[in-house]
Amino acid sequence: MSVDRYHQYFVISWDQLHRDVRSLCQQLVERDFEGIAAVTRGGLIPAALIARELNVRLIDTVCIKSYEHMDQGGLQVLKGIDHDGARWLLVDDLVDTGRTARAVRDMLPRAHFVTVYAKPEGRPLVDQYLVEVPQDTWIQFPWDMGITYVEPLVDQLRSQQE
Ligand SMILES: O=P(O)(O)OC[C@H]1O[C@H](OP(=O)(O)OP(=O)(O)O)[C@H](O)[C@@H]1O
Ligand SMILES: Nc1nc2[nH]cnc2c(=O)[nH]1
Ligand SMILES: [Mg+2]
Repeated sequence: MSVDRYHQYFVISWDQLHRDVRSLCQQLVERDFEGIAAVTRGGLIPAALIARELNVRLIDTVCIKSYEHMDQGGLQVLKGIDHDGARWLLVDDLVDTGRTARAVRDMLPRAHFVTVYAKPEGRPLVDQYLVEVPQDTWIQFPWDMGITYVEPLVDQLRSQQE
């Protein structure tokens, strides 16, 4: 891992992500949202799944660039939204240090802000989340992974011995 503060991985499959988002929706289904704002890019897929469960058709984006893989750089807002978020659901995949969350909260102070995963530092900045993940853990999302061939153990052992 390239950054000192991450010491383990939490790997999430497409199936797990879908189940987690559906569980989060159980806590949102009785609320009435005018629209959903996704924090790009990580919030886009959870936002699409939530929109389907809650039957919301009005979707907007807040476009932010912050991390280059595990390295957090300066936060750049590429596109905002011109209202305060009243009766809107704001969605991101995760909150980690909370820097991104703080920026989007300032832009949409009245939105109901949810993430699927939350680490302790950023957790107080969201209204709701589903799964808590330790601060030293890097969450590996399915869109950043691929299925690859794994050598049988006997062959791995043989090549180590050669
Ligand atoms: O709480 P923080 O420390 O600010 O980190 C959380 C943010 O980091 C990731 O986005 P990233 O900047 O990697 O961009 P992406 O969504 O385009 O992948 C994630 O999707 C959150 O938006
Ligand atoms: N994929 C991913 N992006 C992040 N951005 C900030 N923290 C994380 C994390 O744990 N996983
Ligand atoms: Mg993001």
